[in-house]
Amino acid sequence: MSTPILSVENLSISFGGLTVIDDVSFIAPEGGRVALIGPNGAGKTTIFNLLSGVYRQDKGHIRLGGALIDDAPSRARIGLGMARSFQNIRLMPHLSVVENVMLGQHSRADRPGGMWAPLKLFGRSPARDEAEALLADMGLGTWPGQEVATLPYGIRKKIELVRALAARPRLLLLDEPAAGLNGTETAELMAFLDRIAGTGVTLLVVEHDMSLVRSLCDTAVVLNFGRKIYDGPTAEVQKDPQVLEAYLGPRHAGEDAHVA
Ligand SMILES: Nc1ncnc2c1ncn2[C@@H]1O[C@H](COP(=O)(O)OP(=O)(O)OP(=O)(O)O)[C@@H](O)[C@H]1O
Repeated sequence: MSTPILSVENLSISFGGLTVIDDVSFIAPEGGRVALIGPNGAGKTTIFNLLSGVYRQDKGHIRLGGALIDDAPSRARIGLGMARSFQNIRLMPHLSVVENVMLGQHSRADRPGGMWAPLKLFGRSPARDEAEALLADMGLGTWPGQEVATLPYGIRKKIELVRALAARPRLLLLDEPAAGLNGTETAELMAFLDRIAGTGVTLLVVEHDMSLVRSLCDTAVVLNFGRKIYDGPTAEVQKDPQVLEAYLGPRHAGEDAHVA
């Protein structure tokens, strides 16, 4: 088997004596689509914060493409191929679409125009050409010069993802990508994520909506109180007794209930 793009090995972290992540291990295979799910407070965001270097684990290791990144700062992790998109949009609203995408190129060692090239937001530059080409490739070539604040929410979500792609990630961490979207926008975003996954980028997705999880992801890792309780196909997750118990309580385990 080839080296997984992400390998999480026996990860633990405590805050003020409370163990929030407890000996969690899982992998994301190159090109895979893995969901990270669990009830509120299970530790999903904490795992993302550990992966992206916001927190340092007390125990365990994280490997990206086989390389240990335990001590790599957040910015270095982006340079090594990890990108993260947040629940709330973090674009610069008063910059244009293409300028926002150019900001995403910043952490790359092979920046268009050269590593030390200043960020040139005005006039033509290799960076601008590349950002425009990426937007066009992803079907968003219509508004490169338009101020982001003037665009609909669903489009801004997609632009944020293109900005993450500008860093040329191998692994994309997505935190509730469909939060705040209506049904139509969600369907469009799912198709967009499919397109991103089709380029070979591995997806690790925190998402509450199980129908989205099933349509987007092949496998799921389920956390409860900081421990891993399931790691397997998304098609089977809603039948797993431990998962049902985590979401619904012991009384309901064994029922064919809706995990959401
Ligand atoms: N910096 C911190 N200091 C103290 N406790 C923390 C910190 N970060 C997270 N926690 C605690 O860790 C636990 C897991 O939180 P986390 O946000 O990772 O869960 P989650 O699965 O993402 O939840 P949700 O689905 O509600 O977003 C919670 O009890 C939370 O209060």
